[in-house]
Amino acid sequence: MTYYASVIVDVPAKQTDRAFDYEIPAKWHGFIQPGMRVNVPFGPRQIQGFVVEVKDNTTIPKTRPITSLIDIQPILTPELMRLADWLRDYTLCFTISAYQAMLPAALKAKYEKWLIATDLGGVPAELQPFFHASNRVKFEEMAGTSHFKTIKQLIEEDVLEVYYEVKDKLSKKTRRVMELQVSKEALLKAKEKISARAAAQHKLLDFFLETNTEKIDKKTLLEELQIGTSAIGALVKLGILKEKDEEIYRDPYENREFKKSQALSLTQQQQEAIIPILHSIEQHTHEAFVMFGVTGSGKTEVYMQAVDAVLKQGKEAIVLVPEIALTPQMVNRFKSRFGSDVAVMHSGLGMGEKYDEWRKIHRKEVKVVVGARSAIFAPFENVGIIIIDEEHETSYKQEDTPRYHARDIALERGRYHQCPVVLGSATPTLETFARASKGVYKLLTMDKRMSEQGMPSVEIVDMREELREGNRSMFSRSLLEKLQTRLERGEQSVLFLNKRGYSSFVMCRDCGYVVECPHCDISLTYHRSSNQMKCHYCGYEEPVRSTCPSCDSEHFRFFGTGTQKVEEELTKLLPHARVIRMDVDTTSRKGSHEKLLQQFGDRKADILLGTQMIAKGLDFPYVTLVGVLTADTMLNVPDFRSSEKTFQLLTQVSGRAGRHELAGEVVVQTYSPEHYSVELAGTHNYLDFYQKEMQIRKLHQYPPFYFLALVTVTHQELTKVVTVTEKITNFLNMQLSDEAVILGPVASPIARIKDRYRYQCIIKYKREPNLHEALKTVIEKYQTQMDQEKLAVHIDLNPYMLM
Ligand SMILES: Nc1ncnc2c1ncn2[C@@H]1O[C@H](COP(=O)(O)OP(=O)(O)OP(=O)(O)O)[C@@H](O)[C@H]1O
Ligand SMILES: [Zn+2]
Ligand SMILES: [Zn+2]
Repeated sequence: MTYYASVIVDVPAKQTDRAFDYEIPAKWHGFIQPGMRVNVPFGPRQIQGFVVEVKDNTTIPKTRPITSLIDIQPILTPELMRLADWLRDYTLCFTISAYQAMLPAALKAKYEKWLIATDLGGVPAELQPFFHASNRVKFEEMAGTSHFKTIKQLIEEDVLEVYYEVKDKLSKKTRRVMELQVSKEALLKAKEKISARAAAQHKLLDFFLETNTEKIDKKTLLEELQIGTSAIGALVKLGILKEKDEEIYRDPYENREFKKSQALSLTQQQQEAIIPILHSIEQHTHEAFVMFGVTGSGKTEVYMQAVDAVLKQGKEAIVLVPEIALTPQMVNRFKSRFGSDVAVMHSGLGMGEKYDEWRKIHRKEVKVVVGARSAIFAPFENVGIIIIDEEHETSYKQEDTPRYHARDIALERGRYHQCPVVLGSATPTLETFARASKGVYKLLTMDKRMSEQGMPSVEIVDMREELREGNRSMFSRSLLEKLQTRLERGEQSVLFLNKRGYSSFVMCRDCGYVVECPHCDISLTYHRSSNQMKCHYCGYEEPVRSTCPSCDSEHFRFFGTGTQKVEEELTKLLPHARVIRMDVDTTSRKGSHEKLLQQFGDRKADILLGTQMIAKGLDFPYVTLVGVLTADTMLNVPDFRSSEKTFQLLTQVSGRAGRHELAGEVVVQTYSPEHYSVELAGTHNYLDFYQKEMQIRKLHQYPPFYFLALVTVTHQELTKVVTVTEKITNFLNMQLSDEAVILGPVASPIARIKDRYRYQCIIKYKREPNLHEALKTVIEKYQTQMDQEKLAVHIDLNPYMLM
């Protein structure tokens, strides 16, 4: 019987977005399964592919065989493969892109080709030296030699085998261990048989008899017993011990001890929130919950107790946390409660470390994963709960193909596993809260803080007023005074500088000239450490100039407030304050982020100064003051969500103050004190903000009243970009109903990146059954041009970045 494998090849293109049939060589019958990767011939090339089906017939008259195996067990579960199909239809990506998105980067790394001698004796003498007394040689080493013909022949004769090795397999760390193969009785018997003169062997036997050790590191064993390897070899020959390589995981939390934490007894509100979740867990039903709990209301404790219930059922849990909040504090909480059952996945880990964490999940060695966005694809097969903390965070949306939102994946997986999905936040997105109001999601409210003190009081300071009264500093008088009081009382403060949508750019005070990137339509950012101007989009750099290139004025200097500058001023104003600065510069080294927070937690500093990095998830008992230096920088970004983002951020930052016994205070400095998102964040009034913002969204036809789709076209030539975008817009106009609003073609807010012009068209719609088909047609139509002329057409259904 001949068996065939349907394979999705690694060529992300329309024409190849389907399975191709390959013959399975007899030696792999019964071995190849869906979810495994193989190398297959494709035209003149060898490429990677995913097996999606194994069958005993094909309609293809002439199939070629699979060349080699990459995996020896499936790396995608049947559920994930099904999910990939859904993802393809839902985001209009290619199946292969969906598969790739589900795997850790290490598995996508380059692989190495090896020639392996299946029979070293059969290798001719002139080739022997290449093998350096092993049975393998790198293909590249041989490829350039005159022996190529011989090699080819040897491959045909099966003396040599080609083997593709994924690079990271080499970086997998192993240790040599000795494993006991027999019972204690057998050990005693061996002691009788083995000559007394073989003292080392007796030492070994005694060791295993006395210590109950089943398995031990070889090196440790040799050192411990002070014996040579020959004794071990002798016992291996007798079948008493077995020598083998065992994987060691590079556990990033290896040297840390976690004090075991016990479940706290829940408050009334926590109790009320957890009951419906536990109900859904017990009943094995899928339900989506919105846990709307103010900052410091104890959401994490509810998550952990729900996870605990799931583990007791023998099931697994996925907990998503935004990258930025994946702080040691959050990780510690889960590690302390669930110990070695937890895998942690975030971008701070090296590729190898991430791979190790993924493998623990894949091998079912852990039951809980706490991770950033991509952890939603954890290859668990028995999921009992999915939790998304800080569900409003935009980092849950992937801005690259496949352009998915982790929330949607969570809901899809929740339906598959018939388990609850919990979306937690003090400031849910309007989309989520609107669904909760309609009863699509179940709303769980926790409006009380754990601490007696309740929500911190917020003072909004008008910085224009400060300036009018002669204060030119970046600190208002009120904030400075309050900082001083904290220093006197030995309490701590957090100072937050909103960097997003804001940068330190260089501008001429006389003519207004701003230094821009020559390749992207965006201003260059000033970097003090290197005294260079840098482009954040393409990496272009140039030295800082002292005069304006446009008018020669010397009033040419940089604007914007960097954390460094704040720190300098702070040390001038409060020379005795101990300040910890947290920004990209001070946290780029591995582990430094964590070290700084630890120092602050140990009260080795009075003030923690930082950017977005410190806005979330921090829970320090002695923080009684939070200062927001510039509350409104984000309000000026051209994005319909800017008010929502400002409200969320202000609420989250304020939430760091007064979380325990001591009462908290917040000072918000702003140039737009009358803006409703600043005002309502000041009174902790989410519901009013929600109402107000909903009216505005309705008026301007934005989500959640309308859906959005964004088509972006990029190319080196402006005329090409404009014509193509125009054609696409016209086409969509014809295909869609009159209710759809099509905006465009217009230049994208960032009109050029890396010398490529960017145009876009935005579609606002309520119900457009034709939309997906129409967009697919658009991609198909431009596929050839996309391949040949490097034209790019990106489609984002439900975009979060309109830039
Ligand atoms: N039932 C409880 N009894 C006593 N303390 C609790 C209880 N639940 C939570 N806490 C404590 O209350 C504090 C605040 O809780 P937590 O950090 O979970 O709040 P949160 O809702 O996640 O806040 P945020 O949204 O700001 O991150 C923590 O120190 C936590 O240990
Ligand atoms: Zn000038
Ligand atoms: Zn640039």
